[in-house]
Amino acid sequence: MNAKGMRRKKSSLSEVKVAVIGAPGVGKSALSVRFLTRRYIGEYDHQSETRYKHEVLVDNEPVLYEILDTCPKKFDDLPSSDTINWADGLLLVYSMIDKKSFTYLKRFSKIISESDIPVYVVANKNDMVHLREVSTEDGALLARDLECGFSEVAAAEQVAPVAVVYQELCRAVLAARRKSKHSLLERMLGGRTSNLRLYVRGKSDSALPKD
Ligand SMILES: Nc1nc2c(ncn2[C@@H]2O[C@H](COP(=O)(O)OP(=O)(O)OP(=O)(O)O)[C@@H](O)[C@H]2O)c(=O)[nH]1
Repeated sequence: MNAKGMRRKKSSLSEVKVAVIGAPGVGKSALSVRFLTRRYIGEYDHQSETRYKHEVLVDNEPVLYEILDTCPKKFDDLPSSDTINWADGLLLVYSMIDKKSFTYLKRFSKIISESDIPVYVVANKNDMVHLREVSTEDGALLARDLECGFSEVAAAEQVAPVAVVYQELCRAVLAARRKSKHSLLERMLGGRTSNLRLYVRGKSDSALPKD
């Protein structure tokens, strides 16, 4: 799409805040920078959190991502409730060559399993599979417990699979947003919504389900 097309759709821009969570050194910055710039740099600042804004099309709709690349100093350093409350969705990253980083996510997943924030689990460093310490099955089981998507990727080598991870999380956030708007409407109308059409910001009539 050209710049003009992007501008025309600005009114329907969805904003999605993503916090990237994971133990030190799993590749949170590498994944985020890959998604934002398509590049792999290799070494990043490990001293502080970084925020990025990035506008892309997801399913032909413009989305403004705000990405918070968290920066735990040590393995006991779990994300704060402020971070969780700020985010619309959480990208949970571990390194498949570092069992401790998987344990970190499992501890964190206990904290969020009761909440309904959309999440996505990603195992990074797939290019180092000969050093694997976490099996694909264990990663998939964690994602199943959290009822979310799961991928194994390599920020060092891949562009498209990394972008898919961020897109899938965005879809989960937008779906949760639609669902909560719908249930709010249902509560307000005492369940009399079956004949009503749900108007979601940014969606035209033609983009809404027909039923
Ligand atoms: N082999 C390999 N190395 C990677 C990959 N992704 C990141 N790395 C390396 O892993 C190290 C840590 O990457 P970062 O992106 O800084 O990790 P981080 O999770 O942001 O680290 P903190 O900021 O300390 O929490 C760096 O040396 C990266 O080059 C990958 O897919 N494969």
